[in-house]
Amino acid sequence: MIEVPQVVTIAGIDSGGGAGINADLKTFHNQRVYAASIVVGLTAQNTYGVQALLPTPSAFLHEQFESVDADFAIKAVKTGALFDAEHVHQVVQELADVHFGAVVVDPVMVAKGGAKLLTNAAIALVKTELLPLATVITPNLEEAQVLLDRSIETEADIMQAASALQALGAKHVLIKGGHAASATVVRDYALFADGSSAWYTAPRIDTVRTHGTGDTLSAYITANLAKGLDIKDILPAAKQFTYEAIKQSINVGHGHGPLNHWVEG
Ligand SMILES: Nc1ncnc2c1ncn2[C@@H]1O[C@H](COP(=O)(O)OP(=O)(O)O)[C@@H](O)[C@H]1O
Ligand SMILES: Cc1ncc(COP(=O)(O)OP(=O)(O)O)c(N)n1
Repeated sequence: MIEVPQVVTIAGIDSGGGAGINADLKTFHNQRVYAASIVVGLTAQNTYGVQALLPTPSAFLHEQFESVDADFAIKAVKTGALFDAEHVHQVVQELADVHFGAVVVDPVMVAKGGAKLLTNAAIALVKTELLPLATVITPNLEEAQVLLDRSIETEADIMQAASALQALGAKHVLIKGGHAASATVVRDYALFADGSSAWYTAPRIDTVRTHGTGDTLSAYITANLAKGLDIKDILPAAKQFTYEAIKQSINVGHGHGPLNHWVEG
């Protein structure tokens, strides 16, 4: 029998297939890890945007945690869209009762089309309850601004924001720069637990086909933490994988198209 690292994603389903659990599973498959999924909610969604949301009833969310924990040797977990305060709080409590290994927190707040995937009340709980559990937190610029309640404009602001997120309890911090103003490059910044840091720079691809970029990046990180790789080796590879998945675009959907998860990892 072949031994495979096992992971779980705790997030929402995207009926359009481009983001959330759908993007996670494609990335996990690409990275040759076995993935379970705990569904926090459903979205009626396509590449134009989110048409409807249906959070999972709390008792059923609990059943999924029990089912996954009873059977699989989970080595890393990723959280994505958690919808509201009740679900954030429950996920935090459930995580305390299981042994899912490294925790990658992608604090998803708003979908590319503009729909809110996290209520304001839930944001406070992500900050105070979920963030301290994070082995790695991967906010984009807007999410970092909201979590810290400050504006982030310059690279000095980004570096200070990463320190502030670390002070709130995250072990490693990756602030993604996809939403920054530069038309030529995209720069992500990492601050590691040992205090060292790194910038990851790539040319900006001129495209709207970026549905699920954050999910893909954080799922790649989760998969490789489960394999036991070092975070400092994982992040540049995660960035490169996401870059190629955007660049080698596929002709699917009419809005913010999905990524190509067949690219070589
Ligand atoms: N147009 C782009 N060209 C190249 N890389 C991009 C582009 N947009 C996003 N990325 C990369 O995709 C990843 C996700 O970034 P970002 O868009 O900031 O997060 P999110 O998808 O969570 O909003 C980052 O590594 C970022 O550098
Ligand atoms: C169910 C679900 N989860 C997450 C998202 C966010 O995806 P997207 O809007 O493309 O943003 P990133 O994945 O790039 O952060 C979603 N739309 N739906």
